[in-house]
Amino acid sequence: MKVVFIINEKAGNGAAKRKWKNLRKSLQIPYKLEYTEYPGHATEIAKRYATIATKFSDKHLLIAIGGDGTVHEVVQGVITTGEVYIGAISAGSGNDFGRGYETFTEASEIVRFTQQHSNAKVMDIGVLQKNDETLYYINNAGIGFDAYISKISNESKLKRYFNFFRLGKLTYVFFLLKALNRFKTFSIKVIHNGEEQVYDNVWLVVASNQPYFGGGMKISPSSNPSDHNIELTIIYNISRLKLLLLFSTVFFGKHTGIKAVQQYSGEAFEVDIHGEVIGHTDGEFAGITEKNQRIHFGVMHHAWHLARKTS
Ligand SMILES: Nc1ncnc2c1ncn2[C@@H]1O[C@H](COP(=O)(O)OP(=O)(O)OP(=O)(O)O)[C@@H](O)[C@H]1O
Repeated sequence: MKVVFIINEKAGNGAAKRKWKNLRKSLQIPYKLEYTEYPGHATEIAKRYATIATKFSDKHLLIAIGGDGTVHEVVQGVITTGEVYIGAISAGSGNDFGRGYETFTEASEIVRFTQQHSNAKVMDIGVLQKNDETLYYINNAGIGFDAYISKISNESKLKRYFNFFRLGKLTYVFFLLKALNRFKTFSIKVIHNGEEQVYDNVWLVVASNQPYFGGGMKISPSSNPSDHNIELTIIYNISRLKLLLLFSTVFFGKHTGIKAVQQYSGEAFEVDIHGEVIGHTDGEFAGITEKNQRIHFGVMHHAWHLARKTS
């Protein structure tokens, strides 16, 4: 099995660089090294190796060292490629992937996987379709307040300072407070199993493939990235103050019984968004909806293979 490390040195304000430096000291197997140079590069790198793996029926293990954005990009490059396993070493600011999926921490775990990879797991990937565009998410895709928070956080230099002081987990909370006064709620219609339901004063609608978002908030406690379902969470009709209190309960997954929170589970949802609202997939900007836009949230089964520690 060929091993390739894909490193985003910018992730976690240098955390990826530090982790790689430590890891390579005890790595006694041949490997290739690729550094990402710009957004989207990790997908190109992963695609290149996926093509080689398929053409020569040659198994590859691609290990992403970075945050959620880096793993998101690597997985995009290998969807439905049977010969490729994806592993990750969490080194970002939020690291929700590392909470919802098994990741590697030690070189010995990676070496063991290359010797015996029966522990690999087939994973689903979330699908978001609007107009002719299809986007994929490993963690979640959201429209509304969480996308707005991700956007202002990704654009701000302050994110780097939080990471520098090892306060990456607080980034989301800080920008959540900043976004609270500025964000305008919107209306949606959810169509699921032939039934329609309208929600007004919506803060966010998020489709989850795994439980965590926003750097450790357990927004969708029952989500499982290999159960062939996604969960839709809608937060609506709630004052700013109560929303703030609600978010503090989300860290512990205790928000699900609250009246302002609606959750669905299923394979597919159509959501009509009324308003020009910002969206994200795995915390990366995914466009702004048109005034009346239908979004399809779904799930693709058997989309990629997760490399895990061998027990
Ligand atoms: N050399 C580079 N320069 C600038 N941006 C890069 C480079 N390489 C990758 N990127 C981009 O950096 C973005 C952020 O990376 P990533 O999400 O892995 O780290 P993070 O933001 O620190 O962590 P998290 O998403 O877990 O909060 C990715 O979306 C990726 O496209």
